[in-house]
Amino acid sequence: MGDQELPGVLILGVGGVEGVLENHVGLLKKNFHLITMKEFLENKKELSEKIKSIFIFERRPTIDRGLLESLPNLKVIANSGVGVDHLDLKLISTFGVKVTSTPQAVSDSTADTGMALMLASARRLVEGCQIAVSPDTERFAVDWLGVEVTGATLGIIGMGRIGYKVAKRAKAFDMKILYHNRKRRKEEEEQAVGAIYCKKMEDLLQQSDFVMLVVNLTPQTHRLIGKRELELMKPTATLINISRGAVVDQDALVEALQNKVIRAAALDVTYPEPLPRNHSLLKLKNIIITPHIGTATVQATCMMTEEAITNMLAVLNGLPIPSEVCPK
Ligand SMILES: O=C(O)[C@H](O)CO
Repeated sequence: MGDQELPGVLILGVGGVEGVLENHVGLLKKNFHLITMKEFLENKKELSEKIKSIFIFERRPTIDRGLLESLPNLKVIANSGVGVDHLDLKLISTFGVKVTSTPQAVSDSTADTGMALMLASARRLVEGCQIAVSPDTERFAVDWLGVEVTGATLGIIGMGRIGYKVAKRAKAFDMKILYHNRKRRKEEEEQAVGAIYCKKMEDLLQQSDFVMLVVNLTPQTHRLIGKRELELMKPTATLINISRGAVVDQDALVEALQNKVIRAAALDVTYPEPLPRNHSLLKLKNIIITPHIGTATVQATCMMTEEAITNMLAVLNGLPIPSEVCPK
């Protein structure tokens, strides 16, 4: 089949197809005729009917009514990654378009990121690096203590696929694991990682040395952690966020970190991303911020592309869809 006969996929991300890693382009090209947004906008008349799917491979592009109306044969929007808070699922479903995500591909790398942030914050690795290379050698390993992860209590808020993988890893650190989730896990799943269910999030917040946020961003989890929740945490506790920035009230977090209501925070996600350069969070010492790199590994990005391709082909061929996101 010639390239032009393959189903058209509109590629959305920074830099068009050039921004997609080389091996991903290869994988996509085997199955699809790739069309960038630039090409589409330059040649809407010819291309709009050809586009059957949209592949979102990075960042969070807006898919609005105008775009949906201009693609009469669109069947599927395949998102790389598991968070779909950037998509208006209800609007998309009114066009009869399916949305898919890549939960299999992202969970290990995101769980690893959570562990990395917890360890880095506990042992003050970023400050340590700065001191090790500083011209002020007087500061080398002086008066400078972190806290231990081993044996500490970890509270996981959101015990889906990623939260559970975090628990598995934390077990190897002999951590006491508490979790809060809408739905309690099966007893055998709890036992396998030694996790204890906290029906009330407040109980988890009061008892944990490290609180890790692993929830999806939904209206229910928007600003889930605010002033009240931060004040419930131990003054020695650390907040780690690997979900979405808007799950935390950032003004309340700034205040809590300034006033030592909690020890520290480690965030892979903020609101907005990136933070404006004059944002108060960037001025604090007891914080680590990484640029939303939860899934940024060679392996995870390859797997995301593969998973997205499988999803797109399933929709286009009328097969069961491995990772469909339900509109509600
Ligand atoms: O949603 C996800 O899986 C990650 O945040 C990557 O966007």
